[in-house]
Amino acid sequence: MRVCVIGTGYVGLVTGVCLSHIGHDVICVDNNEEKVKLMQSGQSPIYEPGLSELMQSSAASGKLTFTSDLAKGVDHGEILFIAVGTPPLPTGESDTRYVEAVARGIGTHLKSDYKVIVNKSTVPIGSGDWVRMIVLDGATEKQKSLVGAGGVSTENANVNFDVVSNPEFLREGSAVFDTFNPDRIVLGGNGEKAIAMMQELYQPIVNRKVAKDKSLPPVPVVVTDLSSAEMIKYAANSFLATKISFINEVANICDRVGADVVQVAKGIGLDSRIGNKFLQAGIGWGGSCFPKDVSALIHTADDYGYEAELLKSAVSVNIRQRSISLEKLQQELKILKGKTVGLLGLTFKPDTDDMRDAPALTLIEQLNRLGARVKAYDPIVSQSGLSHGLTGVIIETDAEMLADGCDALVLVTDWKEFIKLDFGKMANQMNNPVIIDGRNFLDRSTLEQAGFRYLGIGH
Ligand SMILES: NC(=O)c1ccc[n+]([C@@H]2O[C@H](COP(=O)([O-])OP(=O)(O)OC[C@H]3O[C@@H](n4cnc5c(N)ncnc54)[C@H](O)[C@@H]3O)[C@@H](O)[C@H]2O)c1
Ligand SMILES: O=c1ccn([C@@H]2O[C@H](COP(=O)(O)OP(=O)(O)O[C@H]3O[C@H](CO)[C@@H](O)[C@H](O)[C@H]3O)[C@@H](O)[C@H]2O)c(=O)[nH]1
Repeated sequence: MRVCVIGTGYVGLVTGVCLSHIGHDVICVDNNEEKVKLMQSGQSPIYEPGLSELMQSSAASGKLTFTSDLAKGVDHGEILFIAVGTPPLPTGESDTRYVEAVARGIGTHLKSDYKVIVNKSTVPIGSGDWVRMIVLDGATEKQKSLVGAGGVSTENANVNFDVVSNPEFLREGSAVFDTFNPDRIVLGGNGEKAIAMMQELYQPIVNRKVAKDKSLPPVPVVVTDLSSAEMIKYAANSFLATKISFINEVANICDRVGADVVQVAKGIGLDSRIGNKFLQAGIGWGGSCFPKDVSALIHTADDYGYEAELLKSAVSVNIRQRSISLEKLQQELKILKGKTVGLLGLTFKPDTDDMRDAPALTLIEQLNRLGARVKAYDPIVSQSGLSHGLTGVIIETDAEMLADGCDALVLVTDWKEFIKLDFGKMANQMNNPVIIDGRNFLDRSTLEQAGFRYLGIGH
């Protein structure tokens, strides 16, 4: 099928690349010219395992192209994905201005052939109908401008399209895998033709043609109304964030009573009603999605006069959790002014270069405020030389240089390579070999044998 994906962030680029890999003819559109040039040259603007290789092979097969020309993309696609950002506003609600600009732009370029317009971005409940209205507005404005220009219009505003909500559930760091091996596909909308086209689009994925385990039964497809599809996205992220806040709260109680949250998580996770995923206690959830999506759902509830108390608590537990490693540093080092703290990891999770709402940012700010000197080593941020606009932190190029002269280390991101570090050597280079394991990721006895005092989170 002919597809146009508008917005080439994590979601848009991964969607475009994966759809082309399963045989669709994809044009990706972005209004960032530099990004488009980079992608046209075969390079991925984001670090995501497996993406570059797939992108290059799809581009070589001629099934994947990049442009900044929206008209070209709209003309090409039978299915048009809107995959631009919906960042949080200071009020917590979602900033839908980029979605609006794209919807209006699509409207101005629509002709009479039928299109499916897909909301892939995470958008507030009710956005499906709103996007329909904006697209129609765009089409009408175009029509008026043509008539107003005095010429006889050859185009008409009798556009023919349906809007579908198709929320995305991929995780950064495993985005390609998640796209080919989804737990479910959600399609919201009431246009039968549109839903049928979306089912055809995803057919190779549904039938496990590109799955890791091809013997699995087909991927469940949830076909529902627009609002329910939009709500599924917010509810899923809010549930997962709440689950982490729950285990973090249990970890804090474990710290006080002398229990081990890792054992507790194992013990409760074996109950199939609870499940063992998203029970890793630590320094709190971050990233580009959980914080903004939970806040947006709280905001929507507020708009309707409902106080989402549980969700508000999940957020406040998380805000407190962001300070837990600082509290532990203060217990160990007492005065932080003039001390040097080294952060192992900066990104909000491993296998990504994304720093959006990363717990490391909060910690750097808090340590700076208390007069500590902060250094950091992150396998991606350090090596790519990306500073991510970071201030108040010295970026080291390896873990041993990080340890040199430190009074304590904090493991912020659970990068796999940290397990293999030479902790004995690192301990020798430190003023005071203390490590706060903010993800309960390292092996306590290995660290203690290397000479470290080891503190986990409820562990
Ligand atoms: N990042 C994730 O892991 C993830 C997962 C699921 C859902 N989502 C949702 O998907 C959406 C996109 O997220 P993201 O992280 O990929 O976004 P992003 O901010 O990384 O990228 C957005 C892209 O859209 C482009 N853009 C903005 N305005 C445009 C316009 N008018 N025309 C063309 N391109 C335009 C930007 O240049 C940028 O490349 C958000 O709603 C997000 O909540 C994200
Ligand atoms: O047991 C856990 C699991 C995760 N985290 C933290 O939670 C945050 C989010 O992690 P994760 O969900 O793996 O990353 P994202 O890439 O943000 O993915 C989430 O957000 C995406 C954007 O909406 C959704 O598509 C995904 O389904 C959803 O998992 C990170 O800071 C993790 O460190 C924990 O602290 N403990």
